[in-house]
Amino acid sequence: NFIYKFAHKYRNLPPGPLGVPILGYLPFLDVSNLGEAFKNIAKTYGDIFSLRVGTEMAVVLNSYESIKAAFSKTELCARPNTFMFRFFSQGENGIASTSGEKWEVQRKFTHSNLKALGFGQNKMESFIKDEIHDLIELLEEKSKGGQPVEIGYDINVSIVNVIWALITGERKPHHDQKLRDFLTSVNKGIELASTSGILLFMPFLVKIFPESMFGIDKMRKWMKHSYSYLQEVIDEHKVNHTDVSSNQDFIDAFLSEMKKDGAHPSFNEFQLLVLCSELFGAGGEPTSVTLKWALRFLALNPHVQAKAQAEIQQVVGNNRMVDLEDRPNLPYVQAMIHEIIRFSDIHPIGVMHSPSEDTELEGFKLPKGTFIFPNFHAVHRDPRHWEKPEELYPEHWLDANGQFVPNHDGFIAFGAGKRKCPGQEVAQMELFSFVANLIQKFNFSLPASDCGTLETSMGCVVSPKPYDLVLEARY
Ligand code: HEM
Repeated sequence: NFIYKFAHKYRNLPPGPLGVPILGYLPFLDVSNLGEAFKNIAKTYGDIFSLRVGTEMAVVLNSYESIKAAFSKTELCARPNTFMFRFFSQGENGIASTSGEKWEVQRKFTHSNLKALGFGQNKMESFIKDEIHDLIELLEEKSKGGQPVEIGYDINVSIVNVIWALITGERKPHHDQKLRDFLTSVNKGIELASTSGILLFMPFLVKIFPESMFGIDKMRKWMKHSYSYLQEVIDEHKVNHTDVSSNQDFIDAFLSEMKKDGAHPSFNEFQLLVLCSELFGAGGEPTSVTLKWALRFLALNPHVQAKAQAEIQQVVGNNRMVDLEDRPNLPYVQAMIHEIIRFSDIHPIGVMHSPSEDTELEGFKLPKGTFIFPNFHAVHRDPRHWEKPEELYPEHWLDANGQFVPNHDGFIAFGAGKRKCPGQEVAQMELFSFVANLIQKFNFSLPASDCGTLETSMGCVVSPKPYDLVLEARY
């Protein structure tokens, strides 16, 4: 009976390699580079294949078309019900790990408010510009004397501070101890999360071994720390936010929604706490890591850097900062930012989805609960979409007249369909402002001791190994 049920459930799965009992195909996978490992398997089994990883059945989508087709279906936009997803969403809170009605309601609210706060008010741009101004001053000071400097941490503080401003309505000075403590707790949580990845594929281990073996006790501690800090800020907003018609920031907007007659029950304080914490993790880390890649790529590709600087010089000059309004007049800079996002490949296997019910995709069956991995790495390096997939080539994004073409088949960095990143506009706005203004002010290069490899550090997102930069002020 068990064999019959098993065979029925997995009948008509996409083809794929066989593994061994308990571990499935896991021992044969290069887990440090799953995007590339999956891309190679796709050469044998096709763009949609299945394999067992540990005790879990997974389906990997390796083409732009299959990912778009899959994620346009609501049934394929749920998250799997795993220990780690439940852990991070504190049950079923926030949006990044939740599914169903609550996810839809909260996601819609988050997306529209991020957009409104990001674009609807000039305040957001002025926050970003103040942040860049302070960062430039700090870097000028740090790089005096021409010594190579490590600027990863400063970038991290700046980006988190912009998200801090979006959520809380105020910007903190870089040296603010509370901001630094908060950042430490967020970063520690992210760092530990990546060490517990094995639980995804072998969830039974957590029932056999103590939690401390997977760093869960420490993660709990750091999460508690960042929650208590955020709770303080929410409490201040509760006291000060009396006018529900004027929302200055994300917390205000959420508190106003909570007070509305007939508000969805998911608008409660604990949801707000988890959601804010998620926005720091899901928003801060990928954006600051992309910025770290950006400066490394530009140092390695001085011709791209020089071309973007020349465009900025011609359109903006050096008497004022580059504004978001300059975007239409800076096609090469825009193309370069998009190309940096494609090439940095920070989420090589995307973020996992799972069918909420048995679903069909291109003639294959995807059983409820299966892990679905969208292989962004394969798509971003797919010669069917990119003329020079292995190079940083901003021309991918320019038409024959040198005009920027924002939509490019094969660009999937923010996902696709109903679960697409709700922070895409904010991220693109930040990356444009930071990169354009930094290269307006400095030339970036690598010290002679750096041999220019693209070594990565594994984490929740793939970041460059910490590196030093040589900064030369341009004026
Ligand atoms: C370069 C920067 C960024 C990249 C590459 C990126 C990429 C992604 C990707 C690939 C996903 C998963 C989509 C899916 O499940 O199919 C995602 C989800 C998400 N991102 Fe971003 N993101 C970035 C910046 C941001 C920012 C700035 C914010 C917020 C301020 C943000 C908030 C979120 C949230 C809340 C989710 C979960 C959405 C859901 O599950 O419905 N992200 N992002």
